[in-house]
Amino acid sequence: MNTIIRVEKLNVKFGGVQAVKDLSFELYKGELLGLIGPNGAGKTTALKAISGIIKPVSGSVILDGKNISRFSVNRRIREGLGISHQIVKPFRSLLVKENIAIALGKDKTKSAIKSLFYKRFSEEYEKSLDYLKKVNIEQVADNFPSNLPLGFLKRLEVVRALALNPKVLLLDEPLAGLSQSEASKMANIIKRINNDGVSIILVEHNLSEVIRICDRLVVLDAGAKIADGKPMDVMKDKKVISAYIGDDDVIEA
Ligand SMILES: Nc1ncnc2c1ncn2[C@@H]1O[C@H](COP(=O)(O)OP(=O)(O)OP(=O)(O)O)[C@@H](O)[C@H]1O
Repeated sequence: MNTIIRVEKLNVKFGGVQAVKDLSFELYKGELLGLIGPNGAGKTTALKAISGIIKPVSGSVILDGKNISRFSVNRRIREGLGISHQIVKPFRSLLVKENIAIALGKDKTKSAIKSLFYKRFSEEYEKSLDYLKKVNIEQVADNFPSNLPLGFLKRLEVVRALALNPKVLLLDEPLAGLSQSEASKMANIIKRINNDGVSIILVEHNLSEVIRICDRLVVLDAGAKIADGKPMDVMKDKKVISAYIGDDDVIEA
């Protein structure tokens, strides 16, 4: 299997707290990988270190054979990372379709905002509808994000990252805050994006959906990797069970 991202011995500290400890794992091309673990396990920190938002103490991130560890967030995006945040961050003064058009037209001008007024941008507006259809929100293309419910904003956040045509999509809790029925629809959308050929690292708490859609899981506890494998095998692992429910509650078979 071809590796698209290799994380090597990543260490992140916040003062005295070691949030990520010697973390190494791979994402294979075309794979949907779930990065899971209990609260405070270091999932978001690991994702932020991969995307360059947080500077690790040590370790490397190799994207498609290139060491991007010293690159800025913007450079990593240009190299092929698409980043979707847990807290949605659309441009609130722009229409939904304009939010996508900016991402689609990123190579046309140096400034993302200026690119909106670029003469040839009508092409991107049209294309933005195709992208909105991928996450089933084309009906709100002409709305402002502030008028939309969270479920739509979560989809917009994902498709904004997808519009950058990334080699790898990093998704931080795209199901958080959604009802189970909305979460399930969102999980189906993520699976469909992956089936279209996009490699994905998914940080998510909703275990039933993660187990349903992911090809493989990497489990963190207290910053360190404690399991890596197929979802059903990983969820039977004693270390994983104990990380989620505590040692005292694990009953020996
Ligand atoms: N900016 C920060 N400053 C100090 N400590 C932080 C910071 N961000 C995270 N931490 C600490 O690092 C550890 C890992 O946090 P992180 O948010 O990465 O975990 P997580 O697995 O994503 O948790 P959750 O599932 O609750 O979002 C925690 O102990 C957290 O308190």
